[in-house]
Amino acid sequence: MPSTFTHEFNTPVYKGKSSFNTGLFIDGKFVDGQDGETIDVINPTNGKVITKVSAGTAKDVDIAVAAAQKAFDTVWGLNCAGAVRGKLLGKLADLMEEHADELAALEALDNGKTFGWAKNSDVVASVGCIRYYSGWADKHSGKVIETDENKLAYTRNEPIGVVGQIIPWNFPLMMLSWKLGPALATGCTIVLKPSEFTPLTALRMCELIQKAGFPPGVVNIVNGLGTTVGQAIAEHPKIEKVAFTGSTLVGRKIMEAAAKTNLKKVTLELGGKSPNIIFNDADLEQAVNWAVHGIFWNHGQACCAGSRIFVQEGIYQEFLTRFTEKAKSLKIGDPFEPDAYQGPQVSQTQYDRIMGYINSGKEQGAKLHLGGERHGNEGYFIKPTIFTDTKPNMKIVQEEIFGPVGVVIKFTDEDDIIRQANDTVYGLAAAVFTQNINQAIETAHRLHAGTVWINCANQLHPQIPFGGFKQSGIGRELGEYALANYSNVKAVHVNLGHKM
Ligand SMILES: NC(=O)C1=CN([C@@H]2O[C@H](COP(=O)(O)OP(=O)(O)OC[C@H]3O[C@@H](n4cnc5c(N)ncnc54)[C@H](O)[C@@H]3O)[C@@H](O)[C@H]2O)C=CC1
Ligand code: BAL
Repeated sequence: MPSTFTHEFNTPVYKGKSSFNTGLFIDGKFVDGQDGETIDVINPTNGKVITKVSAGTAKDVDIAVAAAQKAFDTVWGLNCAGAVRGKLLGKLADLMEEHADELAALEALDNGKTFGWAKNSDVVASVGCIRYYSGWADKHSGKVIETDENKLAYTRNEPIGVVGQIIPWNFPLMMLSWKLGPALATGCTIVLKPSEFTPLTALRMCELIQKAGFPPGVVNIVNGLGTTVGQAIAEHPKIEKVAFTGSTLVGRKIMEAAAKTNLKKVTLELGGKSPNIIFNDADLEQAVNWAVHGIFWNHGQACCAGSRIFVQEGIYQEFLTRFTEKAKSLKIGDPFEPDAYQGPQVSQTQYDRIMGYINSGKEQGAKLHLGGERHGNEGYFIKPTIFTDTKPNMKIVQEEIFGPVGVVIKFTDEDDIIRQANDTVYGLAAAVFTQNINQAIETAHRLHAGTVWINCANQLHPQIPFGGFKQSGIGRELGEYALANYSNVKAVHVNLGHKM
């Protein structure tokens, strides 16, 4: 019998109890994994074990896929009207909203992000995403295509079938919502693997999914390791599509597994090294505020983080002074402290990885301008860190650090910044700060990035597609675009009079 996790939150910002099952959620029920394995869930604020959750294996993925296939063939997919799917998604959004504080508290406990950000950003965005796709469920229509008077031709968007989804730990609830929303709206059934570092909100969501009334087998959540459950999803011959968010390294493995097995469709949302470009004529105060948000939001654990901050030479020194002051003022602390801006990094592994990058920056000759060290004596806290005097080939300039570490680099003019900004294997996002609209738009169009923010940064809306150029990924999530990831287009030709 899988266990129940019960936690009493008695914090300055949230008091309340959370209690839910920690098993694998397959065919509408919580079950133990076939091998009875568990994973320790660690609190990144102090490094202690919060609880254990069931860990699946390839055998559990097989069982989950069978349940998802049965649901697809009987109660979901083409057997369930879009309006009904939309109503269930709407109910789920309402339930998430009702449990917003609890979901935010679990996210803060498990991931280390602050309760305030979890509640006002992650949960709000997650509810918004599910609600947005509830509206799409009965509107993703095909079209009639004119050819000649002897033919009626039309397309249908049919759900792909059973889909696999593998999500990371940086926005556990939000990534879950980005994945569930479009797949459920289009009528697919799901086998989803949360990150082994942050399984708690996904488990809490299972009960909300049950309560909303989704039929058993429509959503199956199989916790476990990437190398077992993740790999089994990527290789599974009955999974028709896999959507992955995570490292570029694993993204390659997913594509390889898909290519070697059933050529399942693949969408990938991977790494980034986003340029944040500040021209001489920018509103400096706003540019500083957004640049801080760009790199330090979510402790730098965002694929779209503005980690390369390019400042035009005329305002470089003034920007650096103000940016440093603002970064210094960010309050680091326990995620449940009311005024904490930044909590711990998610895990010891990530802490070590980030400190490794900080050391490489120093070793390769960059100037450590701010931070670069641990905060406090326990947990995985790293102070906001700024490097200057970098060279283009340094690891801290080229590679995704995924922590609170920014590099500030000077540029001369538009051609110089376009060359520097596009000098990366990634192409996820970019931000441009200027009060000259022509400059802003021209720069935006010359950047190789899936998203360009003008006079803002890290803005994500369920209506607006998100995804990468180059090695930042394949396909788009969010918006109408994401529906295509989960649909097969069928063209139907009706002969109205052609004779053979
Ligand atoms: N694009 C994004 O939003 C994210 C990017 N990253 C990047 O990846 C770096 C490493 O973080 P990790 O947690 O190690 O990322 P990761 O790519 O290993 O983990 C993401 C997900 O993939 C799963 N996974 C791992 N190996 C797998 C495999 N062989 N087959 C299928 N699934 C597998 C994991 O269990 C997790 O659910 C970070 O420092 C950051 O640079 C990490 C998380 C999110
Ligand atoms: N992976 C989606 C959002 C982000 O990490 O920035």
